[in-house]
Amino acid sequence: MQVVTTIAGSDSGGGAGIQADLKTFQELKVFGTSVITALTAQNTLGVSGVMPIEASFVEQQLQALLEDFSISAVKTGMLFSSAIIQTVAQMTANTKVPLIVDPVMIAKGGESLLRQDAIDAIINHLLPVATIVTPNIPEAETLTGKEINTLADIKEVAKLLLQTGVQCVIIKGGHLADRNFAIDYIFFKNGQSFSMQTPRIASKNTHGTGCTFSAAITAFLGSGLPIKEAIIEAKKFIQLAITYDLALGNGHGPTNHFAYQNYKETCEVIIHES
Ligand SMILES: Nc1ncnc2c1ncn2[C@@H]1O[C@H](COP(=O)(O)OP(=O)(O)O)[C@@H](O)[C@H]1O
Ligand SMILES: Cc1ncc(COP(=O)(O)O)c(N)n1
Repeated sequence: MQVVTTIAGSDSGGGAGIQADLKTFQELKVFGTSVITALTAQNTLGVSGVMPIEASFVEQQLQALLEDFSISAVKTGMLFSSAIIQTVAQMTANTKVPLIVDPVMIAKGGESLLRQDAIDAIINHLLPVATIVTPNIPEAETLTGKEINTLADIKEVAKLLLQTGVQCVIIKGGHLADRNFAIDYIFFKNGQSFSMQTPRIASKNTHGTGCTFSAAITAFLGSGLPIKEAIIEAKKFIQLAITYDLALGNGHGPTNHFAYQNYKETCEVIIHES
């Protein structure tokens, strides 16, 4: 049994954060462990409170896992503070385990999940030791200070992010203007790149999509899939999770983590190599 770890915030509403990650790991048949960086009081309507955990206790949680398990992949989500980011970067750098960084900044409702001073820490400490980073368009803009309007902008921003040392950049196009497709752009350090396209689903139930997508990449990589296959299978996982939503809550509801196992043969992802 492969063991994987999520380092993220708790979402009491169960659709994002640690809860989304562990559900994804379970569905993809890897053993999930977790390091909690913050508690959020949250539901499908928004975040009503955030209680960060001390960086030293984040360290203690991760240390406990590293001392006992052979971990095959690690992901990060909400990290909240520069102190937590630096702790996680130092500790994961020594492990040589694939590290997937979802640079979570704000919740769908607009509440901040990352302190402003922590952006520099992501660039200077975390990305140099990361395998994959998965920003959406606003996150990629914040990390690089560049505005993104066109595909040329996406390529330029990916190049800047690759300069930090991260091996693969996935820029998620969910926030782009295209009404028909959800297209993600993937760039590797060796110059290779490709895009993945699926039909855009008109749904308000997209709470935790970024968490779930990056958790699925982590599970597939941790299970031994090559990086490109892991990314494509994760795109199927999130596409099906949005398609077969559960209609829970009164706001932006969670996605359906059960859908992939039932419908994976039915999901087509269009790949364009470049
Ligand atoms: N409405 C949607 N329909 C289909 N796929 C979506 C939709 N929204 C997001 N996705 C996909 O879900 C994954 C996670 O996206 P997310 O982090 O929410 O990014 P974004 O903020 O760009 O939507 C990406 O693969 C993205 O393309
Ligand atoms: C604890 C926690 N982590 C992450 C998110 C981001 O969620 P989304 O993937 O919808 O942007 C969240 N709302 N709460």
